Amino acid sequence: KPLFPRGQNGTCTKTKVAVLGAGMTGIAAAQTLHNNSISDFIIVDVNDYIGGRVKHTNFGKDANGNPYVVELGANWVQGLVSPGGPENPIWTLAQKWGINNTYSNYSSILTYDQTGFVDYSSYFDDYNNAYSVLEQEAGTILTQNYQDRTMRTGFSIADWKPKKDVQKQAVEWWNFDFEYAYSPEQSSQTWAVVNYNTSFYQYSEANNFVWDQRGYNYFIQGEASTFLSPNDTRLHLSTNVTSITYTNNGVTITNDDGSCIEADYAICTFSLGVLQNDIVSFTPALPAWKQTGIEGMQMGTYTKIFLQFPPSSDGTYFWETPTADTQFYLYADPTERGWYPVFQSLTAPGFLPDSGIFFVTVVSAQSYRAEQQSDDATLAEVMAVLKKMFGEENVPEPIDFLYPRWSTESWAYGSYSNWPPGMSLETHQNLRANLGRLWFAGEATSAEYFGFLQGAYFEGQAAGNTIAGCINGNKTECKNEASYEVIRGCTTSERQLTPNNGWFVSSMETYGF
Ligand SMILES: Cc1cc2nc3c(=O)[nH]c(=O)nc-3n(C[C@H](O)[C@H](O)[C@H](O)COP(=O)(O)OP(=O)(O)OC[C@H]3O[C@@H](n4cnc5c(N)ncnc54)[C@H](O)[C@@H]3O)c2cc1C
Repeated sequence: KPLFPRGQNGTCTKTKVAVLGAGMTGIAAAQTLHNNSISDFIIVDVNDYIGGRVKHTNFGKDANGNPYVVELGANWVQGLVSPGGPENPIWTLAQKWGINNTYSNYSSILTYDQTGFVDYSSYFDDYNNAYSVLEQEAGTILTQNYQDRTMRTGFSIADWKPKKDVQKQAVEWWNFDFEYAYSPEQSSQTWAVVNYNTSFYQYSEANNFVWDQRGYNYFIQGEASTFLSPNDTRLHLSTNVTSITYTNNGVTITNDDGSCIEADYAICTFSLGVLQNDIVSFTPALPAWKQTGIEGMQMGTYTKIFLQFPPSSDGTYFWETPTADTQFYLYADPTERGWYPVFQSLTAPGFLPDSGIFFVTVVSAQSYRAEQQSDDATLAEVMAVLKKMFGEENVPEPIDFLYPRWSTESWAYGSYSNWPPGMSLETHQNLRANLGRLWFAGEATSAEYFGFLQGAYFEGQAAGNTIAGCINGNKTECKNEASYEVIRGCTTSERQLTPNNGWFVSSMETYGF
């Protein structure tokens, strides 16, 4: 049942600000407007709940037959607070709303391959040693304006070369792909490190896992309830935006039920995946510079696959031998990197001990595969891996099985964004930049916290503040975002297309065609 039912409006409704999307960004933006004494806004979302990619579902059942609640989307508070220093606003809000969460102990991990338990945990140190070289170099690249490169290049230079060793690959996946939803080949060295540092060095290195049975989005709904009344007519849920017309004077939004909104300003918080898949039509068509920003950033997919198992006769679960305390189980597949690599126990102390819930995460190509195939096909693959890890005879049939399809979800088209190698800050800024009275905000528009809830939160606030400034006549706040018509590719002062640099035949000329 929606927290706030949708208002009835068959005709164009007029408002000062249309906030498109009721996820973290949209709610942060609307709250900022409210805090700046602007109450004339409308929030629109295709879903029937507040929270967007902070989404939960019922799964399995407890001893009384009641379902558990598991998070399909965001699950952790990532980076908490540094002593006497800045605090992650998501951590502040999670505490404010009493969100149940437990420290994820990333050292509580056992390592496996196709023969079962094999201790290759010494590779964790090797990875970390290489990473500390790589992160220093990322700082040099950024501050000296050197050319960006892939994480893979950075790792190889730091002498981390896992290509011939599947166990090392599993360790790398656990440390890298599990966070960025992309491989080191597909990620920028500079910006992966920026992204890590701004959350985990600025706040803290802790990731706290949310297992609140009200759902993680309880805190977003809570924040919404501080400025929206129950049944608030400014909240239009279950409303699918199909087109946006923008000018320097206003924005018109049309929905698939024929209703429309005429707004002085609008903030589009739709995911990067939605923008990339042409779900919404823009009039006039998006300029080329805007498209470079939208298509330049990349949208990752991260899929959690949930299983609930029955306990053994002694009341324990098969992964709890020798101890129920372990939180993570890493699997190195002999042939496929990232093949059902990280299992997570929700029966570990501090989570949902009696739940029997064990889940595995895949990303990127393995996500697309799993999300395209049937539940049965995926279940068979997961079960085959579990039997290799824990022994054929020890793994019973699960009682329940479920996973979302983020890559094909029409209101998200992916999970969260990642910075590809070589993309400049200016290209990214083109994703952020406004078009006339239409602003863009979301986790993906955050140069520092892309992928994280804090990115969504800060970007929502920023757009809200700018627009509030315009409405309230505050000239310092009210400004257009920078955008770049041309993005230069050369890191030297002039392009050196000469034989000195191995450039012998012009690729711009055709001979005999
Ligand atoms: C699987 C997964 C795991 C994650 N893990 C974490 C984590 O552990 N920690 C963390 O900090 N972050 C995590 N994230 C990222 C986090 O969820 C996002 O950064 C954040 O929720 C994005 O908020 P947003 O408001 O920018 O976008 P969204 O939440 O996507 O909000 C945009 C809203 O727009 C709506 N919308 C889209 N298209 C239309 C349309 N045409 N008409 C009307 N409405 C539309 C959508 O329904 C949605 O509600 C994860 C995300 C996923 C998917």
